[in-house]
Amino acid sequence: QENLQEPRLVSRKFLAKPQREGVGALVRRSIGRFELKYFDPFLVLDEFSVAAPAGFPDHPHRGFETVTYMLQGAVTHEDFEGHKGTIEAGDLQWMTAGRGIVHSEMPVAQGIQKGLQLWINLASQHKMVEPRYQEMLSKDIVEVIKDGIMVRVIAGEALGIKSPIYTKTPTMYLDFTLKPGSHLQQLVPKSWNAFVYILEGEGIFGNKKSQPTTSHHILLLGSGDGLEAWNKSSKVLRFILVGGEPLNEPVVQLGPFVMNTQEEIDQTIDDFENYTNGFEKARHWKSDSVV
Ligand SMILES: Nc1ccc(F)c(C(=O)c2c[nH]c3ncc(Cl)cc23)c1F
Ligand SMILES: [Fe+3]
Repeated sequence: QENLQEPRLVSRKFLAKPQREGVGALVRRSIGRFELKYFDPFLVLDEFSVAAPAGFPDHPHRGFETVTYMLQGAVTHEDFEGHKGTIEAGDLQWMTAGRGIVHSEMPVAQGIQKGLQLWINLASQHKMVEPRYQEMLSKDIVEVIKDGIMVRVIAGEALGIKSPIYTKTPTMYLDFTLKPGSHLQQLVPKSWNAFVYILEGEGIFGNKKSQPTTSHHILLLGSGDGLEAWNKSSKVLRFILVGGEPLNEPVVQLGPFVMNTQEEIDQTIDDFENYTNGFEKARHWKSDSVV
């Protein structure tokens, strides 16, 4: 446990409400909604829930990374290179789309599949890198338990444990579960933008006199050296703490294409329509999910 010199206070707070996305899927979008279009380097945070036959059929990405973290059920992803895999509850997929990916992300079993998808922007010099995946099975994600706090270290470092995930844009992604009565102090690099997204229960963040916050809320954290949180309720509190180094670059976004200038977006549309500069394999590819 750290002793924070200057705990970050909550600067903004939003309730993420369900909206339609994909084909028949629902997402609670916290970052990426009109009041919070961009929280540098984060473009989107979706808490998704989807049941077959709904899902996210064939779609492209260019210029950023997606981090899919399954909370319940499973999603099968399949891309135009022939990569195919299933992300089960507790598993994680870190996809660097770079110059271009076309893939589908569809629920596997019956029933509601839930998870989080975070979109992390890439610096201009990395936007056209070759696509790559880093997948972590639930059993490989390091969990640390201390003083009533359990943390799953997805990216970055907590309680002395470092994740093996290599993030192009320096990022921390920690999944905390606090037992009733526990108190957390977690360092966050001072220059990074950081937020909390609550998944379960209610917690007090930043100022210990503030009102508890409940699930589906995002809390943007102001300046300081870390996060302080308390669970003063009788139930378990679960939330993610995500931080990233701001890129401080212009963002021009058209849905799943995120570049730095309008010309680069025009070029991206041209590449996607003419199957060039990384979209070559999209010409003859359709996922199995396309009926
Ligand atoms: N229409 C559209 C356009 C572009 C997209 F990238 C997507 C898309 O794939 C998703 C957007 N939120 C998500 N949450 C979780 C998962 Cl598994 C997928 C998505 C999509 F649906
Ligand atoms: Fe996708």
